[in-house]
Amino acid sequence: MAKKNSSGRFLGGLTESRKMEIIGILVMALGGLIGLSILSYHASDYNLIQSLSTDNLFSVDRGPALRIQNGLGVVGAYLAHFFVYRLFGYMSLFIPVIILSYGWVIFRNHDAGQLLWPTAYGIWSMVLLSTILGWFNAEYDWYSSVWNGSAGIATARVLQNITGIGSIIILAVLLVTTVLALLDRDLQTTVDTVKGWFSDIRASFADWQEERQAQKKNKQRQRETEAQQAKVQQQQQAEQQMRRQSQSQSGSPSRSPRQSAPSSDRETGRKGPPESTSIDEIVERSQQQDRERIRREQQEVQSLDQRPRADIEKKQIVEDHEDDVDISVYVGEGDEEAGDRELDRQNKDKAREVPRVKYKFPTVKLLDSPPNEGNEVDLNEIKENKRIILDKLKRHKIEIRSINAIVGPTVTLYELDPAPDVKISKIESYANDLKMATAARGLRIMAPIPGRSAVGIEVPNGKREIVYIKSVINTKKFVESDYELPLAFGKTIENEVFMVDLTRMPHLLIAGATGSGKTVGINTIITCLLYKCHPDNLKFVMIDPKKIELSLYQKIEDHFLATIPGTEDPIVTDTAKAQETLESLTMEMDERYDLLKEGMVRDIRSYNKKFDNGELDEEEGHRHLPYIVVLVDELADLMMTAGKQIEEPIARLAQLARAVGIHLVVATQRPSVNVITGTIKANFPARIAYQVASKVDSRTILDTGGADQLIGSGDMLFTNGGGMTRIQNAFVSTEEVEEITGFIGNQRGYNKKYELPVIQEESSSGDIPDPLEDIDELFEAAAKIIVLHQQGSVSLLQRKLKIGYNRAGRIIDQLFNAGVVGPYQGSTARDVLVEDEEELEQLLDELDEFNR
Ligand SMILES: Nc1ncnc2c1ncn2[C@@H]1O[C@H](COP(=O)(O)OP(=O)(O)OP(=O)(O)O)[C@@H](O)[C@H]1O
Repeated sequence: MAKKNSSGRFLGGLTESRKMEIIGILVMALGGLIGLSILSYHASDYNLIQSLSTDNLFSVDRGPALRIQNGLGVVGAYLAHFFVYRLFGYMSLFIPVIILSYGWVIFRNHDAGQLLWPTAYGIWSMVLLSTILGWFNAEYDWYSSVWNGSAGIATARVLQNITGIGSIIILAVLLVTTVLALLDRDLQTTVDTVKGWFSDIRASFADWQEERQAQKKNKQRQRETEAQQAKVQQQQQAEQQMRRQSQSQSGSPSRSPRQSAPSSDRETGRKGPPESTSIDEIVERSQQQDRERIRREQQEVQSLDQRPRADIEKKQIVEDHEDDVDISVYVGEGDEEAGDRELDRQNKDKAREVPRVKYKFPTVKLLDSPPNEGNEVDLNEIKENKRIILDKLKRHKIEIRSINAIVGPTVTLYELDPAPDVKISKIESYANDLKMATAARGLRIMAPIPGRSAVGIEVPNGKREIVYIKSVINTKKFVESDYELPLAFGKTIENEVFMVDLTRMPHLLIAGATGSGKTVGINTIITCLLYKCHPDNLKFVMIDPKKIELSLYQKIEDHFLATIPGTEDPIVTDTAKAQETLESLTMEMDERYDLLKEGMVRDIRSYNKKFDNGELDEEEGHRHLPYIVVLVDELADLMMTAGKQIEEPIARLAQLARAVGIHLVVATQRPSVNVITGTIKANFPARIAYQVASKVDSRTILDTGGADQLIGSGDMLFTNGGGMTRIQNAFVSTEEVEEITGFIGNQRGYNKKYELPVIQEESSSGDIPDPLEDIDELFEAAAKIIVLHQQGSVSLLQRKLKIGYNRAGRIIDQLFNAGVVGPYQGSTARDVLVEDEEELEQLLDELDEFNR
C-alpha cells in the first residue's frame, strides 16, 4: 500500500507540462525508430527473420540474427517489411514524420488539433505518390517496388482497371493540385501567383520588344537630326555670308544690350515685357482670375457628393402605426464587403508594377476586425423620440403626416413629412425647445433636408457604434475605387462609406475642438492612402507643432516621407522649420511646373504617363513625380508665431499646387479668423468640422452653424462648399497605426529619400547685380540654354548647369540686365526676349564691347 502511494506520489508530483514533455519525447522516439527502420530496409531481412527461431533470438553469440541488416534489428526488419513492402514503400516515411510532429507538438505543449490538416495532407500525399510510382512500376518496371510498396501498386492497378490510361492523367492532376495547395493553401492566391508568373514573363517580353523598338527609333531620330543639323549649318553659313556682305556695305553701329532687346522685339513682333498697365488694372485682373478659379474649384468639389440625403438602399426593419402618425425605421444596408484578401491581391499586383523598389503593401490583417454586433437599433428609444418630437411640434400647431427614422452609427435621422400648410422654416425655430425635450446634445435640424420637402432632425443614439477602419477599407467601394488619393472618412447616417478623392478636392481644411477626433481623422486619412498608394506615387510632408501626434509615422520615413535635405527629424515640429519646409514646397511646385511645361502636359497624371512611357528624358532632369500630401496638425501654433510667413506659402500652394500633385491637409483646434484667415479659407473649398465649442467657430469653418451640435469622438460634418454630410469618422487605434507603420518600416526603403529643394536667399527680389561687374563664368552657357529652351527659369539653369539655386538666380538677374530675359513674374517663368542663337551672339558681342 505504502509502495503504491509513493509511486502515485511520483507521478502525481509531476506537473502537467512535465508529463506532456515526457509523453512527447516517447512519441518522438517512436517516430524516430520507425523512420530508422524504414530507411534501413533490406528485402532479404524478412526471409532471414522467418528462418530465425526463438533460441536464435535469445542465444548470447547471436549467430544468424547478426546477418539482419536493418538498423533496428529483428523488430526493425518486421516494421520495415510491413511499411515498405506491404504498405507504401519508402513513401511510408510520411508516417514516422507525422508521429514525430505529434511528439514535438505534445512536447511543446501546443494544441495537437493544429496538426489535423497537415496529417490528412501527409497521408493523402503518401497514398498519391506511392500510387503514381506504383503506376509506372506496374507499367514499365523502371525501378524497384520498394519506392511504392504493394499498396501503391494495388491502388494504381485498381485505378487503371476503372479508368484505363486516363488514370495517369487523373493522378497527374491530383499531384499538381496537391503541390499547389502545399505552396499556398489559398487556391485563389495560387492561381494569382501562377498568373503573376505568366504576366511577368509577358511583361519582360514586352519590355524587350519596346526596348528594341526604342533603339530603332533612336537610331532613326539620330539620322534625322544629323541630316537636319547639316542643313541648318549650310543655311547659317549662307546667311552669315550674306550678312557680312550687307554689313560691309552699310557699316551699322553696335547697340547697347539694354537697347537691343526692345528693338529686337519690335523687329520680330514677338512678345516682350508686358506693356505698361496701371497697378489697379493688374490687381483687378488678378483678383478676377482668382475669383474665377475659386468658383471653378468650388463647383468641382461640389460635384464630389451630389447624393440626395437618405436616398440610398436601406433595409426597412419596422413599421409602427400605434398612433395617428406612422413611423418606418430603416437601417442602411451599407457597402458590400470586399472578397477575402481582395485588397491584398490587388496591392500585390500594384507593387509588382513598380520593380524599382521591393515593397509590400500593409495587409488588411493588420487592422482590427469589428465585433459582429451590427448596428443596434433601440426601438423603444426611437418611439420615445418620436413621441417627444410630435408632442413638441403639436404644441406649436405643426402637424406631421409621417416619419422615417434612419438609424446611423452615431445618430438617427428623423425625416418628418409635414402637412402641406406647414411652413417648414418655422420648425427650425423650435430647435432649442426640441433639444431640451429630448435632452440630446447633438440635435441638428435641417429644415428642409436639401433637395426635399421633408424636415430632418438628427438625434444622437443612446448607444453609438464605433466604425472600425477595417469595415471601411475592406469594402468593394474602397478596394475597387480608381481614385488617385482615395480618402474614405467613415460612414454616413445611411451606413454608406463616404469616400472622396483628395486630388479633386484639392485641399482639405479640418477644424475641431480638442478631443473631438481630429488626430484620429488624420490617421484615417493616412491609413486610407497607405492602403492604396505605392511609395513611388506618394510622399507625405508632416508638420506637427504639437510634436506627438504624427511621431508614429517616423517609421515610414524611408518610404513615404519627404524632407528638406539634411533634416534629422523627418516630422517637422518647429515653426522655423515648418516655414522653411513650406517655402521649399513652393519651390518644388515651381520646379514641377517647369517640368510640366517642358513635357508639354497640363497635369501630373499626364506627365507621369509620358515619363513612364519613356517619352521624357531623365538626362534632361525629368523624373517620376509622386503626389505630395502635406499634413499640418495644428495650424494655430504656426500662425500664432509666424503669421504671414506661414499663411503666404500655404495660400500659394493652395492656389497653384493642385496641377502638380501637391495637396494640403491642414487641421486646427482653434478655428478663429486669425488662424483660418480669409485667404486660407478662400482656397480650401473642402472642409471638415468636428465638434467645436461655439456657433461662431462653426461659422468660421463651415460658414454656417451645426458643428457646435456635433457630439465628439469622430462625429463630423463634411462640406464641399455646397451640401453638407454628417459622417461618423472611422476609428484607427494607435496600435493599428503602429502595426501598419511597423510593417512598412521593417522593409528596406529607398536608397535615397525624397528630398525637397534647398531654400537659399531669394536673389530675384533682392539686389540686382550690375551686368558690368562680376559676370558669372556660366553666363554665356546659361544664356544659350535659356534661348534654346525659350524659358527663363531658375530651375532650368539649376538642372542643366548642375548649379545651386543661389547661383542660378544670380545668373538670371544678370541675364535680365543684359536684356536676355524679362522681369520676374512670380510662379511663371520669365519671358525670353531673344529669339535665337544668332541674335544672342550679336547681343553678347555688344555686351563684350560695352564692357571693354
Ligand atoms: N472616429 C472615432 N471613433 C471613436 N472614438 C473616437 C474617434 N475619434 C476620436 N475618438 C475618441 O476621442 C479621443 C480623442 O480623439 P483625438 O485625439 O483624435 O482628438 P483631437 O481632436 O486630435 O484632440 P487634440 O486636438 O487634443 O489632439 C480618442 O482618444 C478616442 O477615444
